[in-house]
Amino acid sequence: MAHLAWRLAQRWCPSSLQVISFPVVQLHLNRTAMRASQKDFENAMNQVKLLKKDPGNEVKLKLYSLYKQATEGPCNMPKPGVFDLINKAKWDAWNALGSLPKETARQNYVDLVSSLSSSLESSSQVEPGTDRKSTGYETLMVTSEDGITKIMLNRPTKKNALNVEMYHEIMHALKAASKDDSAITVLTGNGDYYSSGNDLTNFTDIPPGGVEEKAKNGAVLLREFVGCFIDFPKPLIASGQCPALGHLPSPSLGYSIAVYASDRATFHTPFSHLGQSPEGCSSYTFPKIMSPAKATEMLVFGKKLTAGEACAQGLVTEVFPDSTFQKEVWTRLKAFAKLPPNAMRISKEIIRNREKEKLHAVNAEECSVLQGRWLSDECMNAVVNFLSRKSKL
Ligand SMILES: CCCCC/C=C/C(=O)SCCNC(=O)CCNC(=O)[C@H](O)C(C)(C)COP(=O)(O)OP(=O)(O)OC[C@H]1O[C@@H](n2cnc3c(N)ncnc32)[C@H](O)[C@@H]1OP(=O)(O)O
Repeated sequence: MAHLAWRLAQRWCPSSLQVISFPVVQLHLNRTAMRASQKDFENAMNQVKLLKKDPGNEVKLKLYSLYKQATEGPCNMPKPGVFDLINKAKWDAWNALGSLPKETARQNYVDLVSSLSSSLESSSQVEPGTDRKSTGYETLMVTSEDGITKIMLNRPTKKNALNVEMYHEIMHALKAASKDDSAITVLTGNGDYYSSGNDLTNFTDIPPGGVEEKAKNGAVLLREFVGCFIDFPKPLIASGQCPALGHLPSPSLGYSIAVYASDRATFHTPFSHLGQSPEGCSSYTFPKIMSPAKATEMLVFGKKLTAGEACAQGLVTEVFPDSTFQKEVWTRLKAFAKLPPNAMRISKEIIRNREKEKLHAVNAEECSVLQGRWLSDECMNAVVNFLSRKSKL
């Protein structure tokens, strides 16, 4: 069924499985339909082409719907099937405008583009462009100072969801950190989410080999990604001031020397909600750390834990008040970084090495099970519901 859904989506709209793109909005321009504000409307469309930053799918849908309303009037298309994700989202957006007059839609389009141009221009000034350039990463900010390499997930507008590029960049940053001069490595997130887990749009970019190839590639990527955490030789600390969702918490919690959380943080592994199954070796490490019964609540029923609960269960090392979190954590980290690095590395090795082989085997098994899950109706429906904005966690 899931295969069918993807195939149907591909057949009906070959471009629909990519992000909604500006050209879709512009190519459908019906110039004859424009009257009074034609010049403004045309200018606005040109401005859209010049935007330097992607305004997000929600805004693109709004632009699309206003454009269609302005040029064609109320929605006159048959409703696409539920699995035709992108066309369905576009139809919903257009249809939601009801009988809005063409002139009003045209004006709203012009206003939206104008507000967009100014807000994206000003926000681009505070984007961490310099950091990105100086580190060479697009999705991370990596700094090294005082014996500490800090890897910060840096897609705050997407709640630090892990797109394919971020998976690769984290692996690269971990490999570099394992060889640099630092004594310890810290993993953290920029913005109000430590991470929202796997970027669910990863599921929409289908390669020529179809959905089976996509699932296979995903399993290979995940196995390699988790493998990097298993093999990471230095002390690794996860420092989370905000909610953490999905699988990033699993590897980082399972293999970190320490997890520091603010009292605002939460920990959530909603695998079943998404039709998926545990990964990051959590099926093995969580029952050992927490107890099988508590791990079942978290991994099977998707129970969200507060930082205090996670600490009581042994998943978190220490919880700090949100207001003093950074100060307290960094005081500790700086002190740890002054300890003899080789002693720390060897101590970590002796703690972890006994488990290494087992962890790699668990990782392989979890990825293979997940490969099957990604082809299931349950997973497909969950992704469809999120992408069509019907559900959030
Ligand atoms: C290699 C494959 C590994 C597979 C194994 C991995 C498993 C997992 O990771 S399971 C966890 C997957 N994550 C989710 O299901 C989270 C989905 N996101 C949400 O439920 C919500 O976004 C939220 C609760 C995290 C935050 O809600 P809210 O504060 O209301 O913020 P928005 O929903 O408006 O989010 C802002 C912006 O970010 C986009 N976004 C957030 N999370 C994801 C995500 N996981 N994937 C893709 N996109 C995400 C969201 O769509 C918004 O985008 P725009 O509309 O373009 O602004």
